[in-house]
Amino acid sequence: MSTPRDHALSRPLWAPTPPSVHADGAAHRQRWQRRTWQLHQSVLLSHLYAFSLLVGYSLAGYASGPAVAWYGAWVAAGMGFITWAYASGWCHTRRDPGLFVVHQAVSILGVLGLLVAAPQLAFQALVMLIAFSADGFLARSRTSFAVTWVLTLAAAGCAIVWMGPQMRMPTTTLAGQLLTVGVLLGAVARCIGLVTFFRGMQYRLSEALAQIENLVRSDELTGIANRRGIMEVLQRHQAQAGRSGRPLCVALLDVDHFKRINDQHGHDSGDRVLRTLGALLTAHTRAIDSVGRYGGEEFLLAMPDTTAAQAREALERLRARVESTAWAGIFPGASGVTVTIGAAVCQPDESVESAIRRADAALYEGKAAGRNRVVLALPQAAPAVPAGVQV
Ligand SMILES: Nc1nc2c(ncn2[C@@H]2O[C@H](COP(=O)(O)OP(=O)(O)OP(=O)(O)O)[C@@H](O)[C@H]2O)c(=O)[nH]1
Repeated sequence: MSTPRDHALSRPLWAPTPPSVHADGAAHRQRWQRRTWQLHQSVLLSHLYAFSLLVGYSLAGYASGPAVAWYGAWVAAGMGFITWAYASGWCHTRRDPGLFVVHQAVSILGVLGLLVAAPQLAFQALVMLIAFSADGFLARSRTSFAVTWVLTLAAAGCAIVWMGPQMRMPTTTLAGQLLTVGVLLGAVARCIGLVTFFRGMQYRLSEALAQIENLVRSDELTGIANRRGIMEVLQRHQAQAGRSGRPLCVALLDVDHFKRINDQHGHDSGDRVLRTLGALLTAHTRAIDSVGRYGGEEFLLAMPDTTAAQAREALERLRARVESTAWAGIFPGASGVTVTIGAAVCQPDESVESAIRRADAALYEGKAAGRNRVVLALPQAAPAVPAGVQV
């Protein structure tokens, strides 16, 4: 079976971008395009800054006016095209390195052209060249990113071999010195700007990830842990109980005749019962206990450090609290809500799944016995000893 990655690799470089595999592809694309546009704006700003410094050099007599004008015209035309490509969304319909090649050509050829026209600014041009290589962050693929740096290093190497002997800083006048400091500061500001941009994105991404992790483990209706969330907590409690040797109790709580509540009072009333139970169980269990919605109208409680006798007492209290809740104030026409609870104390070396199975069996025993009660499962029977084996 071919994966999306295989498909991407087999497509020609200039093929249109395939539709996003994300559930909400449009939102993802919009976010991605907004970030690319912001990054492009910072690139535009740095080109504008570089050009204004060159105008300064020209006014101070370090570069000829026509050379600077040619550089300006080249960069303005290239950047104008790239800005159109981003603003119109055209670039987002193509794969790398399409537009990216244009982008790099504008910067690298522009700076190399400047070297020819104004060799006395070789040092400054080199700094600009290296600073512009940060445009590689606009690349959409690792290959394009790597190509940027290879091209930049090659261009910088050529510039050094070619212009090396003439490379000196124009320090004869204060204006020349200040402009050179401006070039260096511009390069530093560009690096700081990019790092800040990506740190900001990294922060937002990690925040979004935390939200997603939270969503994956919580139940939308009740706000408590969902099955995945409570099972993870239970696994952790069980590992801890295994190390400490302290008893861990697992309880399953099921609403009695919940279907009847839904049928007689509506699904919305059923939902209110579930929400109220989620809040009630959280409020009336210890801080070390964990509560989750195990499924439908069933809740799971993980009660660490709890013996069978303590579990029975605490769960009986919970059951009575549910029964005595003023349900009429929660959904109109309520005549009462009760729950049946089955519990099991996790045996040493017993898996949580096995303890849940025993709690479930106890729950169904409680249902069969008339509901609205707490039933504790008997300890797991020791494995039968095969005939002939001495113990
Ligand atoms: N309102 C609401 N109902 C749900 C939800 N999830 C499951 N249910 C309903 O819960 C009901 C469970 O019914 P049954 O499994 O027959 O259990 P019961 O009526 O509680 O009967 P006993 O457990 O034997 O007392 C079904 O009607 C489901 O549709 C939910 O999120 N909201």
